[in-house]
Amino acid sequence: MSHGWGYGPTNGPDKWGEEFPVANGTRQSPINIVPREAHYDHTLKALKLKYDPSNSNGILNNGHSFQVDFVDDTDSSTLTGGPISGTYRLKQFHFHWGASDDRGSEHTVNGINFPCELHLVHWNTKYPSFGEAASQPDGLAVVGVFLKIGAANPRLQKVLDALDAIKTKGKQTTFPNFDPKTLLPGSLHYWTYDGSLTTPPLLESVTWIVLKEPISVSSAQMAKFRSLLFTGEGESPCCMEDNYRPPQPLKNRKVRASFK
Ligand SMILES: Cc1ccc(O)c(S)c1
Ligand SMILES: [Zn+2]
Repeated sequence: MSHGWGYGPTNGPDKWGEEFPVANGTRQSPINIVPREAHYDHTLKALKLKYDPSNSNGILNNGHSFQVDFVDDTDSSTLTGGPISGTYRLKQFHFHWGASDDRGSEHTVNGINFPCELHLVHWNTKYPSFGEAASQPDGLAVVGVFLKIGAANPRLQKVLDALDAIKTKGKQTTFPNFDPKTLLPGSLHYWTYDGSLTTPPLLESVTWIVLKEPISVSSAQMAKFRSLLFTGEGESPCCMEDNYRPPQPLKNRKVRASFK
C-alpha cells in the first residue's frame, strides 16, 4: 500500500497483508467465538482489574479510532488473575464500531456482530515498556467488551462528550479522573484465546479476554461515535465508522471459557 493503512477499499483489512505479512499468521484476531465449542477451564482465575482514575490522562483521535491514554509508570492501574500470570498495566482503551447498528464489533459470537466493541489494552510488566511488550507472545492482554443497542449508557457519556474536542485526526485533549471500571458489565465471565492486535502491525502478542456480558449503548450514542472523522483538519472529511477488522481463521487454537 502506497498510503497508510485504514479501513477503506484501497487500504482496508483485505490489503493489510501486503505491508504486514503477519496478517496471515497463525494467531490473528479477532475471531468468531462459538460458545458451545469453547472449553470450560476450571483452572482459569477470576479477572482482577484494579484501576486508579487519577491515571487517566488524555483522549486522542489517532485517525483509526479514539483512545483514552493512561499514565502507566506505576502498578496503580493493573490487570491480574484471569488467564494471565504476573501483572499487566493499563495503557489505553479504545473502541471499534460500525456505520450502522448492525455491525462494528471485531469479535463475533455465533456469527453475530455487535454495534461496537471496547478494548482495554494492558502490557506485561515483565517487559520494560509497552513497546517492548507488544512484540512478545505474552506481552499484551486486551479485555474486550461488547456494546449492545439498548438504553443509553450514562457511563459512556463522559467519553462521548469529549469527542467534539477531538473531531479530526491528531486532535487530543485532557481527560482526567476517569475510572474505566465504570465501563465494565456486572459479570466478568470471559472467553480467552491467544491472538493479535486487530490493527497493523497485527503483532501476535495479545492474550484476549472477551467478556460474555455486553454493556448497553443507545443508537443516539452510537451516532456520536460516528461524528468523529478519520481525516485531519482541512482534509475532505471522512466519517470514522466501520473501523473494525472482520473475524480471522481460528487455525490451531482453542477458546477457553471461565464459566460453564
Ligand atoms: C495496542 C492496540 C492498538 C490498537 C488496537 O485496535 C488494538 S486491539 C490494540
Ligand atoms: Zn482494538
